[in-house]
Amino acid sequence: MVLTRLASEPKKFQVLLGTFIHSKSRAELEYIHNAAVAVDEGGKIAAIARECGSLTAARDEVLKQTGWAEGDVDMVECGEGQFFFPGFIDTHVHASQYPNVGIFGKSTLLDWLEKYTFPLESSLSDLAKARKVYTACVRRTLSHGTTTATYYATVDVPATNLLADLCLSLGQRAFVGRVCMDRQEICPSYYRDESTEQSLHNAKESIAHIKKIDPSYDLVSPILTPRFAPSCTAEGMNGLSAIQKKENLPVQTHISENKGEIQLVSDLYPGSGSYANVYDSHGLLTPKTVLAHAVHLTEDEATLISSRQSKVSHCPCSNSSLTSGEARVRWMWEKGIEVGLGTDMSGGYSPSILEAARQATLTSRHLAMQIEDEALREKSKLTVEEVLYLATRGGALCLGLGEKVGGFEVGKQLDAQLIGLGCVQDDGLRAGEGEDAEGVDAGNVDVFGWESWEERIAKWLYNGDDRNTKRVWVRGRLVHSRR
Ligand SMILES: Nc1nc2[nH]cnc2c(=O)[nH]1
Ligand SMILES: [Zn+2]
Repeated sequence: MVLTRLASEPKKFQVLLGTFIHSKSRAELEYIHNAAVAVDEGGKIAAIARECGSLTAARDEVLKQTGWAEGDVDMVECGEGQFFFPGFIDTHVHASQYPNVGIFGKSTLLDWLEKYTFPLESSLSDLAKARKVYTACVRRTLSHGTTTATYYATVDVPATNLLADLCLSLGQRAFVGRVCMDRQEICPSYYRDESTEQSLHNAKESIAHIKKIDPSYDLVSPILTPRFAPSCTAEGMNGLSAIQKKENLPVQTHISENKGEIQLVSDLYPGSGSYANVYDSHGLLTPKTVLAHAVHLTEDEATLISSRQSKVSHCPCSNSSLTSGEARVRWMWEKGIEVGLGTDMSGGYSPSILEAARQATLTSRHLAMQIEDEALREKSKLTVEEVLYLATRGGALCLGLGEKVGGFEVGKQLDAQLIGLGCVQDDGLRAGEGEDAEGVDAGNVDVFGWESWEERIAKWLYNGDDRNTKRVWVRGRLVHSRR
């Protein structure tokens, strides 16, 4: 296997050589072989040479297109069983809950919040603890190929700001949200905003910090984060809406995750008509709003969300773990709603978007089993191609990053991962076994050589993990390497 190591002093330009796979559409992956992707000093894709017959020819072609001298370029060549894939996009993840992954017992949403979640989040006002948790979380998600994460932090401003600092220094593209919880009678006395005024003030403080560290929000952006309707007052949500309009910021919240939660919203907002209406009547259903879960939406709510061009983060791992239900991705697509994937750690037990994609296929199959008509049942199942679209381009569109990331196109930023699968030789051992650790360390994915590329991708989706994620780049910067 040939894999040129990046020099410790990176050169001005990079050229990635090998096979590139990305979503062409929801239904189709594109496989580009013998290709070269040229990345400029700003991390942008400057040129692409496709299907050149050999990697040497691809390299020569892309150097010709860019006019770059070979000596100014770091070459990264993928070896046998390897390919480049766009970085994953996690459209809903609670960095503050990372220590609790896997710890949920038999709880459901509302008791889980009380028992496991609020105590942990509250404890992160200890900045040393927050640093430890957030550093581990960002490093872990990067190691799973997550190049963009949409984070909930906590109500605490300094700890939220610290998460933003860490994303910037560790190189992860991120939306970082200070959690707003100003409804006194619902939120625990030990973990809430002191008042609505304080809540809005703190939201602005966090925005100001992020503006200071990344003025154009090139890598890290604030995101307004009313936790969910029950934890917020009407004035709080109206205030956030005013900030949203003034600053043109994204918004994230939860919607219709659990039946008890929906009943609580209806009790707290009598006459609102629906959960989605509560957000809409407080100005929070915008084209820049990402709604997590959306498990139990009604037809009218889906129509409303679609008409506002708000987006949905599908969190299948969480929805199964907390027994919330099964969100209907294809139904939302048919309504015209853009959908991405969320790990929703630690409602979901895994930091991996590959796992979320896998769980999305299984959730769709559980929904399919409830359909009598055979043709409709088959049609309703999500395919490998569709869930990998959700994990990349779908997520990018949800976050307003469709022009920037999600695939390999000239002008986009290089947010990518190098994936390596195990290549089984005639003796049944993997290529490189015994001499090259990287050849062996391909986790559960064994490729025998006769599989089509479509089959290799299916094997990666269903059996892959972070052992297959060899390298990760954000904006052209190498941010993770398994070496
Ligand atoms: N899954 C999930 N749902 C929520 N609803 C309100 N807060 C949360 C949370 O932290 N996780
Ligand atoms: Zn959540």
